[in-house]
Amino acid sequence: MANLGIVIPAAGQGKRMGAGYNKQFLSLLGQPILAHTVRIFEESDFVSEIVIVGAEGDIAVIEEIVTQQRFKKVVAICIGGASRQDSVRAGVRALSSAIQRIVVHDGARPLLTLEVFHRFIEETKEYPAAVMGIPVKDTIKEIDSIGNILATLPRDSLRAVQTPQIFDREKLEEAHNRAASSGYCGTDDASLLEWMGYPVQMAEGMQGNLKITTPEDLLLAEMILENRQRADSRDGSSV
Ligand SMILES: Nc1ccn([C@@H]2O[C@H](COP(=O)(O)OP(=O)(O)OP(=O)(O)O)[C@@H](O)[C@H]2O)c(=O)n1
Ligand SMILES: C[C@](O)(CO)[C@H](O)COP(=O)(O)O
Repeated sequence: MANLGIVIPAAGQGKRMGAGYNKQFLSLLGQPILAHTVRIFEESDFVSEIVIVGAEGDIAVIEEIVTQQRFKKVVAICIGGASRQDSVRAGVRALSSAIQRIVVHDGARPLLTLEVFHRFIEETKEYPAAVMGIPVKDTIKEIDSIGNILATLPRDSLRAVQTPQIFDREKLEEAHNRAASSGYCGTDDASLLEWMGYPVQMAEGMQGNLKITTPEDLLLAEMILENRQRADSRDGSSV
């Protein structure tokens, strides 16, 4: 499968990171987090276009990163919206009409490997929509607004969902447009298709595919990358 279009939402404020600027410009082993993320797709033979979505005030910095890193597949850097959902919708519109299959991947998830990405697109190629997720490790409880526990959810049927998420373009655009006109908000793109009643397939996620959200995540990401680089130089394998 070739000709994938990638939308990378990177227009958040990074409030939980508390850096005072977009966390995706923070250094992860000497390179901006966003550069690590874009490189995964730049290096994939299945990808033909990448769109990065940034906050208005961050566009110049993102352009600089793209130029410095010599990324060739970035066809647009567009301005995002108030929510992640608005940002992804803007990014999808910036892909050329040649793109009929779209992958959405958070700018803040730089640790996905090419190997896992390729396994994901191979495993999900027959599905109009699919996400990756991992089994949850903790017991998950549902609570009410004052902290009373309402239910302990059956863990075997729960997954912590990650990106990448992959979609037929037509379905993704339809779901985003409908959600925008109805005021429906989801925390990921798949939930918009679920809301419309479309099936979404779950595929196996990756333990190390962190979303860098807090300073602790950044430390952990550095450790994982260092460990991966050590393993690569020893025997060519990755964490
Ligand atoms: N309006 C928004 C909000 C988020 N994102 C992107 O969506 C991804 C997941 O969001 P998250 O990790 O929560 O990032 P922030 O919104 O920046 O973090 P916070 O909630 O702590 O401010 C990130 O790559 C973020 O840049 C986006 O493109 N547009
Ligand atoms: C899309 C996502 O990464 C899946 O886990 C997540 O829902 C993004 O949530 P955020 O609050 O925008 O970080």
